[in-house]
Amino acid sequence: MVADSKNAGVQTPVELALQPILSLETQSDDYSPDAIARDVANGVDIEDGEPNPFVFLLTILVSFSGFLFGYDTGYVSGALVSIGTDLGSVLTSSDKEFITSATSVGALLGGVIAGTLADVLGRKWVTIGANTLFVVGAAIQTGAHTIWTMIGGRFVMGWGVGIASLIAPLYISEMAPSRFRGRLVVLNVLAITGGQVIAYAIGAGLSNLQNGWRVLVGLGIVPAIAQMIMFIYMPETPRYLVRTGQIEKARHVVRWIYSPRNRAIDEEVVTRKVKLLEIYNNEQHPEWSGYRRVKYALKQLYLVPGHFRALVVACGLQGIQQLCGFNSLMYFSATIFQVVGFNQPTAVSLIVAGTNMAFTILAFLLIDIIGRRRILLSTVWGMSAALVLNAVAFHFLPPNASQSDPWAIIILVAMMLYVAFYAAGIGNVPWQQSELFPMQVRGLGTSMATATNWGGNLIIGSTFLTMMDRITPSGTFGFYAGLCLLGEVFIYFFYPETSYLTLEDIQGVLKDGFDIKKSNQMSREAKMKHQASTHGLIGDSSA
Ligand SMILES: O[C@H]1[C@H](O)[C@@H](O)[C@H](O)[C@@H](O)[C@H]1O
Repeated sequence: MVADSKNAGVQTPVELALQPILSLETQSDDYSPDAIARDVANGVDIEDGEPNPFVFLLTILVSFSGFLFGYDTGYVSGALVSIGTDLGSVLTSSDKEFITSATSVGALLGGVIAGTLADVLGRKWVTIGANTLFVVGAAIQTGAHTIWTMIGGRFVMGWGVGIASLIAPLYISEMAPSRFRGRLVVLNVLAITGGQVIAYAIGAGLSNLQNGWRVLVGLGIVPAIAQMIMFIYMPETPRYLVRTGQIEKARHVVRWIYSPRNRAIDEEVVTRKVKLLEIYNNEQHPEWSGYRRVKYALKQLYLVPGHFRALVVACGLQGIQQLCGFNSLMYFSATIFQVVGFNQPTAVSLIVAGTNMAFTILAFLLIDIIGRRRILLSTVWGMSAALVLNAVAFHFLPPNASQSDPWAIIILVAMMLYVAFYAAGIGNVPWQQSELFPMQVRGLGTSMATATNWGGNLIIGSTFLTMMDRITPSGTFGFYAGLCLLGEVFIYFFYPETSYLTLEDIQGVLKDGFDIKKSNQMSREAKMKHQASTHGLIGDSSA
């Protein structure tokens, strides 16, 4: 939400902390929809106050899902090169593609149902369900002695990954005060990349150990069980509670989230926030059956032009994130570096995962300063350039090259550049997807976008090694370079700047077209207003 315009100007930190209470002075005790809508339009919202540190704790606990997503998609790179004949025979390229893609297929299916499941069962129980799938899938793989058992375990785990990939950012964005939302969602991406780094590191450490890959896979059970236990004690999001008529519980969570540090929150503030959520939810027709509601939301998503544009943008960004080919490195970098001639391919591929994580931290720091659109426009072309360099280097790499060959070094550097550009932008921005959709179509819209992500992931994971064989590594990387360029064009024409915009602003921008110019201007104005009101403290008021 935008900053409180009535409090604009220089504020001391104490005044800032008191803001939830101060803004109350501007509110009447009129709780009619009109009065609340007026307050919202005037920027009066308790979300502008200082959030309780509890929100950050919640985000960290939820980000265990991101960690598991990263760990479970990350370990496959190391496992593939160390499985040897443990599954009965040496793995062929297509075995490797099957094992890798089984998770993507499961994730695609999990992503499709996750939004609706979350609306029906709640965010909390769906997260616990995803944890169960992580545990069962990992257990099956750890004990696998055939390729098909391994594929089955990866498939079950994939359902968990797909569900977790949607639910974590959704939970965070529904809990987080709006001006912190962007960065808190990036924290979850940081957990994904952290999970990948740790999976790579453990994979490298265990690569020479007999059956070490089983330990690598089995270790993923630990955080899943830890999160499952913690989640039993976690609250539901206020939005879900209000939606299911659990108003007292919703009040309780709102009290937790928005209480200024060490002080009780004013009950009037709580009432106003919960009323606001109720107003949004009134549009949901609570008497409708789940089926009727999903059908209605589907119609809305495709037939209301603004919602459909949001869908195009969300799916487009997720498509670019995957079709740019990044995960071919994530899954097969150890295999690639083996071909290139590196002696310790799992250790070298750790550099790729490390670069991904380091530049996600950079994105975390910059996303609200630079803006989502601008950060994408200034990085996606760089991915394309780095891929062209890769294609050229592969072309000149001699057969049976060693790791000291200059072309091998150039390949490593080009891959790091590519990963750096990826992580700073398209690796995380698409996960801000929920801010594009209004409440009524958010579950379904984010499900479609998440499914697009995993659909793209599946295409890349199941074709990469075959493409390397058929059209050579140079052809493969050249092809991805072309796709990245197309991605840059899509972003340029279709992705509006959403940083610092409220949900209503974003819908306003998408209502009549992909109004990039208007979004840039609104975002600039909102940022200036926000900076004025927080006296230089930079926060995120998006969504
Ligand atoms: O945002 C994440 C992150 O960039 C991961 O490193 C990648 O493996 C995932 O596919 C992506 O969704």
